[in-house]
Formats: sequence, structure tokens, C-alpha cells
Amino acid sequence: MVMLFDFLSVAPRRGFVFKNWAGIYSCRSQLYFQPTSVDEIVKVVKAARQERKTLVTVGSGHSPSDMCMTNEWLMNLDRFNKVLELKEHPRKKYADVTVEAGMRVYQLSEYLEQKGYAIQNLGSISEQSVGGIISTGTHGSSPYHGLVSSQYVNLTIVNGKGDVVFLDSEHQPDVFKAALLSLGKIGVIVKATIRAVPKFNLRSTEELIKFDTLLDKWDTIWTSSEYIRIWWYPYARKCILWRGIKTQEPVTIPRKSWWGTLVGRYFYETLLWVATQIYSPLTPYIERFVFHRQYGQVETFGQGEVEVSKSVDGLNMDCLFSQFVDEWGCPLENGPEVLRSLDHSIMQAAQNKEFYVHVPIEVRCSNTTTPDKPLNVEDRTSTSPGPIHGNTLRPYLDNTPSHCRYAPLSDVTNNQLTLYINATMYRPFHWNSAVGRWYALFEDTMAAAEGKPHWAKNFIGSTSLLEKQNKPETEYDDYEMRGMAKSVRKWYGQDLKNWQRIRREQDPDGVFLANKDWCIRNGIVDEQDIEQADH
Ligand SMILES: Cc1cc2nc3c(=O)[nH]c(=O)nc-3n(C[C@H](O)[C@H](O)[C@H](O)COP(=O)(O)OP(=O)(O)OC[C@H]3O[C@@H](n4cnc5c(N)ncnc54)[C@H](O)[C@@H]3O)c2cc1C
Ligand SMILES: O=C1O[C@H](CO)C(O)=C1O
Repeated sequence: MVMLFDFLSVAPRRGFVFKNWAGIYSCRSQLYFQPTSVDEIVKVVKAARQERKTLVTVGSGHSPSDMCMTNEWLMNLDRFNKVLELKEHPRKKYADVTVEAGMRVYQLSEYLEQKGYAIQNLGSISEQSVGGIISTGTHGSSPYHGLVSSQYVNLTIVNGKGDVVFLDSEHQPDVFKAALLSLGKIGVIVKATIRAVPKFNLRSTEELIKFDTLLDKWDTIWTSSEYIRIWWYPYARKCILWRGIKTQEPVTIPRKSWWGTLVGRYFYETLLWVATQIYSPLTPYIERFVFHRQYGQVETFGQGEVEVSKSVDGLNMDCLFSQFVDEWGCPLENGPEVLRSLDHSIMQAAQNKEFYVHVPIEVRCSNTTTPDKPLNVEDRTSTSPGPIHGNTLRPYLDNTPSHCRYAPLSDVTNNQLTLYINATMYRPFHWNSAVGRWYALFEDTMAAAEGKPHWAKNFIGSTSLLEKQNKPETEYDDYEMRGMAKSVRKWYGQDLKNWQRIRREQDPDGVFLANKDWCIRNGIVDEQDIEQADH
């Protein structure tokens, strides 16, 4: 073994136990690698191919599902995280930064800030790795910005043959489309170039609105700001509407947060523990109590509290405790119907003491439509709204509606937008909460509204959607993913076939076909692919 890996600057570890961030899933890998160069990554991939082992590359382990679990070889790029190049537009309208793919998003933001630039759009956290964040289709919340991957200009991957392949809109664009949302199955992303914009602060307001106000204003609310997100508290029948625009105004004192204090946080988690482990009908009371401590009681639509923050601080948020997460995207136009239906089901379930939900239920949007040609950037200032795309390709496995068509920023309406609904269920002090009945209902509602699940999340699916039954329904844990194979094939059709063809070409021996069970239960590979890889 030593001979086989004496090329590595850091020796592989045997039996390393990997846990995802939420601590729900863990696995003991045979060998765990932390390479420090492309050359080392190539050699690990070639060794895996030669030894007929599968290899998972894990980023920061923030995916809420078991997608990164393996008992074979595991690789992590935390030691491969340097900035390689910063190329500025001649008039500094943007800059393209090339980094090693193990870099964490927060590290990239820190570097860019020193150089006067910022990431254009982010999700709720910045812990992810540059390679991992795009590999599941991570998004933020904006009527102008699309998936995080739309900021990526190019990628360099090491494919399953050990070849180093450069990808962008001109060089093998079809492989680029597959690698922009790859689920780790096309190759190891080793480098990425990301388009950053001049650094900006965010002027945000946080408004307390009634649930009914959200429904009443649905047609206009989503296009009322460059960054916008809504947190829904169903038992309180209220929402928090957060809206942000770019500004160069100076940073102000952050808003007060009750659960941001040590006491508030601990008290909240304890209340959730009591509700999940002892008496679940307390959940609505806890929700209302916490909501009022954090946000007050009075509707403040149109006059929310203003804060100016650095872009990253405004876009990220406090995600509180370990959690299960099930998130789906659907056409934004279907939102009112979806929310009314979920509202009705949540209230009825509480009345019948059937199940309870945790909050906030995140309601967000993205605009994954793209123009035919790059937009003119000459008139842009550091506070101009909207993206400067890194690419205008649609990843084959993009889960957002494909029928939406591009419109200039001034003409964007709900027709261009994807609605994301994120059903978080906390695990207070890492104790599980019951999610099965809520997630089944949530998924049925989202599927009926032309929705599809976010690839990273802990969606459940159904044994009726499997091509081959694994085990009887009664043997599954409450939160255990059954899978969605039949639906995935139907939803993605030719796009999935294209992605699969590219996967086979880039990885003919199935080096990256690890966690076969996850792949089969979600229909991204055939049994035939697996058999081929096994022989
Ligand atoms: C608290 C929290 C908040 C979140 N907020 C959001 C949000 O706002 N919006 C959103 O859309 N999602 C969100 N997510 C989900 C998160 O953004 C995704 O799960 C993301 O993919 C995690 O990145 P990672 O680096 O941890 O990758 P991992 O979870 O480690 O891996 C994810 C996938 O990427 C692959 N991968 C990782 N690195 C590479 C590489 N170098 N080359 C090839 N494949 C690779 C893995 O094999 C795996 O398939 C959140 C998750 C948590 C826990
Ligand atoms: O997966 C996610 O977790 C947070 C919510 O806590 C978020 O915004 C996601 O997306």
C-alpha cells in the first residue's frame, strides 16, 4: 500500500469516518485521500481505476443526504485550495478568478474582498467548496440571478481515465453542461474560474408580513428587489420578507437576533427538543413564541428595518441547528396554489395531531433563464443589478423549469422564475425529529405543481417510484430516502440520457459510480452501467 501511494505528499488514511455536516449520515471509507496537486489527484484516480475501486470526492460535506457516503475510497480537496489567477476586465467591470476546487466559498470571498471584488450571488451559507457547491445545483434567492454555477466561466476536471480536461462554453460545451451539475459523477473538478463583480454592500429590509399579504402581492413581490427571500411561519400565519439591493453605503450595526444570543439559541433548541421528543403538539406554540421574540408582532410591510451589510453577510444566514432538509423547485406561477395547499395540510395535520413542521419554511426564487449572447457590461457600475454570466449554458440536470424564456431585467415577471420551497426540520441536539409524513405530503404537493427535488437534499420519494424494490416499505427509517428513479427519468428525459452518455464517455470504468444505491434509487444510472463498472 505504501508503495502504491508513495507519490502522495499526505499519506492516505485507513478507515477514516466521514460524517455529513448535519451528522445524520456517516461512513467508514477504506482509504481517505487529501491530495495537494492536480498530479496527485490524477494518480489517485488512476490508482482507483487500476484497483477497481470507486472514488467519491467530498467537498465540505454540507449536502443533507447520504449522497457522499461510501465504504470504498474517499477524497477531499481541503488541502488543494489556492487562488491561481485573477484576471480583471480592462475597465474593472468584473474579474475572473481561477482557484483550486477545494477552496471554500468563504475563503474565496475573503480573497476577492481584498482585491475589490465579490461573488455575485450565494446561498444561505459559504462553507461549501468551490467544486461541491455547483455539483448539486446550489442556488440563492433572486429574480435576476440563476444557479451558482451560472457564475462559472470554466472548469478543469480529472475524468475517470485520469485525463485532465478543460471545459467551457467553447471547449466541449456538452461535457461542461454535464460537469456544471455532476453529482460528482463526471470527474473530479480540480479548478474553476468564477466571474466576480466589484464588491458591494447590501441594503436590506426585513418586513413582517401576513401570510395573506404574501399571497395578495404574489404577482409583484418577487420582482421588487434584486435579492429577495421569504421565511414562512405557518402557525403564526406570518412571514418575514427580506429584500436587498446593491449599495456602496457603509455597513451599519446588524439587526438584533434573539436566537443569535447564547441564551436564545439554547432555549430555542431546548424547546424544540421537548416538542420533538416529548410532546409534539407544543410545536405551534413554540413557533409563535420564537417568532415574536425574534421579529415582534406588528405588520411592517413597506417599512421594514434597514440594515447595510457586506454582500456575503447579507446573503448568508444563521441556519441554527442540525437539520433534515427537503427542497423542491417549481414554476413560480404555481406558488399561490402550492402555498395554499401546504397551508391547508399543515393546519389540518396540527388539528388532527398528525404531524408538525419546523420553521422557517424558506420560500425563494431564481431566474435560470439566460440571454442568447453575453450582455453589454460597459455601462455597469458597482451597484448595477443583475448578473454578469460566467456561462449561459443550462446544466443537463438543472432541476428548475425548462420552459421559462429569458427577458431583460426590466421585463422580468414571475414567468421567468423558479420557486424553491425548503422544508427544514431541525434535529435539536442531534436528536431526530419525525419528518416522514410531512415530507410525503410536501413532495406530493410539489410534484403536482410541476416541481422537482433539489439534488443535494434529503427528499424521500417512494418505493413505488423504484425500478427494483430494495426492501419492504416497513423496513425504511422515517427519514430514509426511498428514491425517485421513475420520476427522474420522466422529468429529465433526453437531458438525462445526454448526461448519462457523457458520464459513460468520461468514466467508462465507473470510478465515480460510488454509492451505487443512491445512483440507482434516483435513476441516474442503469443497473447495466453498474454491472459494466463491476466487471
Ligand atoms: C446549512 C446549509 C445551508 C444550505 N444552503 C443552501 C442554499 O441556500 N441553497 C442551496 O441550493 N443549497 C444549500 N445547501 C446545500 C449545499 O449548498 C449543497 O449541498 C452543496 O452541494 C454542498 O457543497 P459541499 O462542498 O459541501 O459538497 P458536498 O456536500 O461535500 O458534495 C456534494 C456533491 O458534490 C460532489 N463534489 C464535491 N466536490 C467535488 C469536486 N471537487 N469535484 C466533483 N464533485 C465534487 C460530491 O461528490 C457530491 O456529489 C445548504 C446546505 C446546508 C447544510
Ligand atoms: O439546505 C439548506 O439549509 C438552509 C436552511 O437552514 C438552506 O437555506 C438550505 O437551502
